[in-house]
Amino acid sequence: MITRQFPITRMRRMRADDFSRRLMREHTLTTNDLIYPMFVIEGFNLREPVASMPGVERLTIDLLVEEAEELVELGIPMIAIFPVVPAEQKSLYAEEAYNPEGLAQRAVRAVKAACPELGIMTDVALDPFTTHGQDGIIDDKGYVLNDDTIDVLMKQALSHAEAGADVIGPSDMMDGRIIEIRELLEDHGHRNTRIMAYSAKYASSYYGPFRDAVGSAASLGKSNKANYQMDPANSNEALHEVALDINEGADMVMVKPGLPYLDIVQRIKSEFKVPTYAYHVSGEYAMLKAAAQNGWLDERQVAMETLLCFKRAGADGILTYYAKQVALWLEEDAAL
Ligand SMILES: NCC(=O)CCC(=O)O
Ligand SMILES: [Mg+2]
Repeated sequence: MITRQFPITRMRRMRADDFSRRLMREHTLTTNDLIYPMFVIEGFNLREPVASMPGVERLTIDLLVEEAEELVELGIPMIAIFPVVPAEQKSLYAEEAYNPEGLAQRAVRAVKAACPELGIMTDVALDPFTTHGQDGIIDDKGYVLNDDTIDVLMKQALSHAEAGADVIGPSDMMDGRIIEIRELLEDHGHRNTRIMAYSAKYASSYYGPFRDAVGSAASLGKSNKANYQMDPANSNEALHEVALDINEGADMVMVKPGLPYLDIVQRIKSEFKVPTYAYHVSGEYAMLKAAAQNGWLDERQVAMETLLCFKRAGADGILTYYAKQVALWLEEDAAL
C-alpha cells in the first residue's frame, strides 16, 4: 500500500524561489577549493599554447611568476608546477629530476620569492625526465622497478623541498614511497612540508593532453602504465591505497582522474575523513573545451557545475586547469 504524503510534502516548495533555494543549498564552490596546475618551460618571456588544451599555455619562469601574482590577487590558494623538460635532459635514470638547478626547482624558487603566501606543490614522478616516459626506473623488459625508483623519488622530493615547495605531490604510484619521503624530509628539517599523495591514481586514457603538454606522449609510445597505476575497474583497492598512504604520513590524499571517479572520492571521504582532493585532468578539461568551442555546451555553466559536483562528492579541493577562469567567474558573481 502506498501512504499518500502529497500535498503535505511538496518537494518543489523549497525550489520555488531563489531565497529558499539558497537557504537549502548544501555545497558551494569557492576560490579556496582551487589548485591550478601550470606548465613551465625553459627560456625567457615565452608562452606556448597546448593544442589539445585550449586556453592552457606553457610559460617561462618570468611569465609564470607574473601569472602567480595574478593568482594571489584572485585568492587561489595553491599552484602545482609541471616542468616541460628538454629532450636532451632526459635519461634512463632521470638524474635531471633532482638537479637543484632543474627547471622545476628554479620555478619554485622564483615563485616563492615573488609570492611567499601562495602554496606551491610539485610533482614527484620521473616521467618528464625519463627517455621512455615511464614514471620510474625500468629493467631490461621495461618493467618499472619499485624500490630503485623510490631512491630517485626521494632525491627529487628533497630537492623540491629545499627549493621551497610547500607541498610534495608524489604521483608515481610506487609502493611505500610516502614513508620514505616523509622520513627524509623530517631528517632534513622540513617538518611542515606537506605531502599530497596521488593515492588512487588510475591507469586512465584521460591523461592524453597532459602528455602532449609535457612532451612525454612521444617517449611513452604505445606502452601504458597499467603495472603501477590502478585499474579503472577497481574501487576497494583505492581504499587500501589511501589507508597505506595515510599511515605512511600523507597529509592529503588524491583521486585522479576526477569526474568519472567521483564515487571513489566519496568512498574515501566517508571512510577516512581526511583532506581529500581530486584531479580534474587534462582529458576532462579538453572535452569541456571542445564542446564549448563547438557551441554544444555553455562553458561557464558546465564548468561551474562540474566543479561543484566534486564538492558534493566530498572533495576538499580540486586540481583543475579551469582554476583561474573559475576564480575570475566567482569574482564576477560576487561583484553582482
Ligand atoms: N602527474 C600529473 C598528471 O599526470 C596530470 C594528468 C592530466 O592532467 O591529465
Ligand atoms: Mg600506493
